[in-house]
Amino acid sequence: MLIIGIAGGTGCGKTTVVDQIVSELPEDEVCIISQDSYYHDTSHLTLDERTKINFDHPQAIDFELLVSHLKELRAGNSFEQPVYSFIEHNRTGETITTYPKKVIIVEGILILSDPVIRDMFDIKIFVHADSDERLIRRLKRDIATRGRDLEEVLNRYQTTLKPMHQQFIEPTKEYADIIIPTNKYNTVAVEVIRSIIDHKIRLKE
Ligand SMILES: Nc1ncnc2c1ncn2[C@@H]1O[C@H](COP(=O)(O)OP(=O)(O)O)[C@@H](O)[C@H]1O
Ligand SMILES: O=c1ccn([C@@H]2O[C@H](COP(=O)(O)O)[C@@H](O)[C@H]2O)c(=O)[nH]1
Repeated sequence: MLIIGIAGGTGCGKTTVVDQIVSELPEDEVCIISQDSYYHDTSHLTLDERTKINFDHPQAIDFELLVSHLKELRAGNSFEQPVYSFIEHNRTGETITTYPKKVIIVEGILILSDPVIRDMFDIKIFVHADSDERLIRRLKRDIATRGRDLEEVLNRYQTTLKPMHQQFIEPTKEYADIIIPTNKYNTVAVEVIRSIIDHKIRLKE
């Protein structure tokens, strides 16, 4: 089993890079775990209270649960991955059964910030796009798919996204084995990572 961690600031293109990496891998050989599934359950709060949470701080994430799930996979067991709703700012109550596969990809803004999880990765990747690019992408995406408006995204960017990025996300670049520049689509880097995955899988077989 090869466990790969892919971090990087919001809107840098993590999900896009993961989709590109897995597009040529057989479906039964790879599983994807999103850090978003591990935001703490906040069912005890009202929607209004949940919108005020700082979702870019490490304390917003249930890293313990994520570690325990990765350990289940390493032991050859499946687990139930929570499904998260960005509209509700909460877990939906549904889960997806996630099975151990040859390649496990864990992606999220803060996944290189936790030392225990970091140690579980065979390959650590940081996806980099400039902050203006990321803000533009985040604006477009959040308005189109996450039920936000211009005012809300810009306000969150200034109050939490930018300071949390500088304090907790950008510094984790130093732990990365590979940094992928994604100011534009980077098919060469994706090819390189795919061949590293192939090589490592063959070594482990
Ligand atoms: N290299 C790129 N160039 C232009 N747009 C991109 C690029 N990578 C991703 N996007 C777009 O930016 C938005 C955010 O990308 P996404 O992969 O969801 O980022 P992340 O998962 O890091 O938040 C999406 O709408 C996606 O289509
Ligand atoms: O309820 C929520 C939870 C998180 N967010 C924002 O999502 C991004 C992380 O997701 P990416 O796909 O990496 O962009 C993070 O910056 C949080 O601010 C949210 O808006 N609502």
